[in-house]
Amino acid sequence: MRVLVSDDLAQEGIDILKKEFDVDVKTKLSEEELMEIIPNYDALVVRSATKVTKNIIEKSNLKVIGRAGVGVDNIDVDAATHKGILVVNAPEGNTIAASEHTIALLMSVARNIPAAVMSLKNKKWDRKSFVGIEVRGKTLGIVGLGRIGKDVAAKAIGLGMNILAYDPYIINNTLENTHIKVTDFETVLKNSDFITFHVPLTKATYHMIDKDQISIMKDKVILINCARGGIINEEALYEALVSGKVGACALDVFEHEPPLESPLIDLPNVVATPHLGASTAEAQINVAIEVANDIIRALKGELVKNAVNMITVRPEEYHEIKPFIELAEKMGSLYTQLKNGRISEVEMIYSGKVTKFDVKPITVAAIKGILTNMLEFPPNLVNAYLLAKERGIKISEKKVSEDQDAPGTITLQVTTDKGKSSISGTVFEKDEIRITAIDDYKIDLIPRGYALMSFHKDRPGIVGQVGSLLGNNDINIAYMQLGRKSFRGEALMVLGIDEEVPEHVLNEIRKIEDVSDALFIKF
Ligand SMILES: NC(=O)C1=CN([C@@H]2O[C@H](COP(=O)(O)OP(=O)(O)OC[C@H]3O[C@@H](n4cnc5c(N)ncnc54)[C@H](O)[C@@H]3O)[C@@H](O)[C@H]2O)C=CC1
Ligand SMILES: O=C(O)CCC(=O)C(=O)O
Repeated sequence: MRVLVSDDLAQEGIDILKKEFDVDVKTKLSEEELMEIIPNYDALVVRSATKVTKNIIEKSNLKVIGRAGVGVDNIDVDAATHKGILVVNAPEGNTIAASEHTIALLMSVARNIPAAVMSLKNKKWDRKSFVGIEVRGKTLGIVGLGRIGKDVAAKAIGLGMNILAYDPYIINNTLENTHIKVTDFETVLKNSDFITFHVPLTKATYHMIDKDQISIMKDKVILINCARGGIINEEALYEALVSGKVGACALDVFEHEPPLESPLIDLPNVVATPHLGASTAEAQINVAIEVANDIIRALKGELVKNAVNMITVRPEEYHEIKPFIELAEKMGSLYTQLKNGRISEVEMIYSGKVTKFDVKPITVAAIKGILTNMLEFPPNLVNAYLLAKERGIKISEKKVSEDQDAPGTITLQVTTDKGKSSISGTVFEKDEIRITAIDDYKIDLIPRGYALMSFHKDRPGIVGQVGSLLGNNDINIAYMQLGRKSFRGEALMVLGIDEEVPEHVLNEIRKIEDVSDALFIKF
């Protein structure tokens, strides 16, 4: 397999990749150059310089894109998901580097360090122009209280600052650090002397700081952005810095990088660094190793640690949940081999010991199984959910009887324009998977290899006739299962078989009196 590294990646990561795959390092490629070579690679590794656009993704045969860092805003994740390409990042390796850089910027602005250094280097001994402010006792507003935001808070508390934070996705009482006051956005903006941003760049955070937000901030507030350009509207910021409403600001990131034409960097009250938040020797080694290991896992089909666009399984649950994932996919595949009709709804019903897990990956596996027989290009666990939603299929799941001593059971219930039907399955001891019911028929089917299913009226002779037909065509029967709704009523016969059943044999079976249908199933 071939891996392309298209940004500067620490050698430690490249060495790990080279042990397993052919690795090319080609940096500073234009979109056109990348589009030309990308079809030759199975994996692409980037930092923030390469923009992985929809055009590049559509041209590629990639299985995985790895981001050696946190932010994936330089990757068109939607396009990757659509194409079933897994995106992984390395979210932990540069937390400390980014939070230390934030504190360095905060202190630089508070004490005018960059300007004072420049002044002395220009052979001036000017002490009056660079009188700073102390941070102790001041309020630091933190927008985004994730890994970096929390670490910045801990460091700022060490400096004697008071912390106000805004993050709509965290629950206050889950914070270990009781010195952090989590509040609403407006309260943070109105009451902070310094405000620092640690949110990802998303539709919701793009220009979350604009004229209106700046207008409610304290006069001479100091802003720090070590997260992403685009979070603060640079035009509004420029005006506020010129008017003095914003006293000063420190920027590590810009909406367009490099920002060499930006008027912001020429302002005396702006400290700016060229996206150095993650640029420490330690962080670069950490993220390179973190992403390389996930690329290897992804290309070997193993469980990855840091999936951005796929529901993942907790490593400690992986071995227990794996047979349910396999069973669900087989149930989904069996459904579309047995039934037809326009699917409007899929409901997954879980009971017994499977209910202790987050069952989302199992639901996605069932959807993948269903779609596999419906689409030209087989879906995978990355894009199955999205493809189903795009087809207007409503997906839901529920947990019933949560008795952990009962075997884990899954029921797949599908609603189509022709009605409702269901398939149930169970995982027994030693991870044995079984299909236990199809609609009202109770069966005990091992979903592996091939099966022949025939629907007929329960009467003597049919089993023998089907068996003879298969025998005459040299098709060996491994086992047989019979399910019937009532004595001499509708019945289902399931035959485990060792060879494929050709269409002409199926047609002959269908012609047997009282047989309503016969289907060849591949698991
Ligand atoms: N300057 C640099 O070199 C670096 C920049 N970064 C940037 O820092 C960002 C944060 O990194 P981490 O803390 O590791 O990520 P994280 O995912 O641990 O934390 C992000 C936090 O932002 C919160 N959030 C999301 N939307 C929000 C909104 N609309 N309002 C308020 N909070 C919101 C989330 O709930 C989460 O707690 C990254 O997305 C990346 O863009 C990260 C590393 C280095
Ligand atoms: O790769 C870099 O140096 C930038 C890191 C970064 O911005 C991130 O991890 O989000």
